[in-house]
Amino acid sequence: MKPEDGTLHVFDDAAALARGAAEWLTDRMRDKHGHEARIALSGGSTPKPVYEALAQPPLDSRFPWDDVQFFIGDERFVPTTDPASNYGMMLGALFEHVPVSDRNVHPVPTEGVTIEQAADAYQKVLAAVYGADTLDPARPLFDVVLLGLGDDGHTASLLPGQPVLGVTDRWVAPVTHGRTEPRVTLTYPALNSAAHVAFLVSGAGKRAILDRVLSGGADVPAARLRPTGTVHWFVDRAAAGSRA
Ligand SMILES: O=C1O[C@H](COP(=O)(O)O)[C@@H](O)[C@H](O)[C@H]1O
Repeated sequence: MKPEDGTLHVFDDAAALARGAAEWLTDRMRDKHGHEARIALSGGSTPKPVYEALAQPPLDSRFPWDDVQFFIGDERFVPTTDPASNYGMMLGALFEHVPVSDRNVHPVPTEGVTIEQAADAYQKVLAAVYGADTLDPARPLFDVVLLGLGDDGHTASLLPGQPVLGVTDRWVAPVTHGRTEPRVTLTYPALNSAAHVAFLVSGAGKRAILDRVLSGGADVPAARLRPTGTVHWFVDRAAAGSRA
């Protein structure tokens, strides 16, 4: 990813970032004018306030809930009730509070299946909603991909040093060699096929890695994305540092 290709949006603090990113996301969905949209949501802690902002006035009534299909960019392979579950976080922050149909929300299966079966099943759901099992360069898989940035440079569950970084023949893959719990993640081909990719980065703890990625000097998973569409960085002043 070439840093100069991205647009930097700097906000005073994490709360302002959340409101700004939620408004931007709502506008991108309304741009579709009633045509179905597909979003990949980020897990982790940073997007939670964004989801909470979407679930509150005025965005809860502006967001076109019926027109959007929601996918999870990466999931820890734990039950939804586990505090580490990304979907569990999204339920509590967003989906339990808004008028979205269950038909529009696609969690990664994490119970009663092996992790390989979960990844295969999720790929099939994505392909069914996309309407094809190969990517059409003229028609992105996602309208928006939301992503976080780990302090080690990971994004989604593209973790440094993992075999998943080399996967190019599938959209969804298991991640089983890391120091964390096993995970299921969208791969580079899936994340890159997006009209818009938006990174959400907040807090002073992210300043160093954000600076390395934006200056083009970091060979970390987030920096190896090659999105087909636009790239946006939603950051707060604490993370932006001297870029604010
Ligand atoms: O493990 C994960 O971490 C990254 C970054 O999360 P954050 O808590 O630092 O915002 C996140 O993007 C990813 O979805 C998540 O599974």
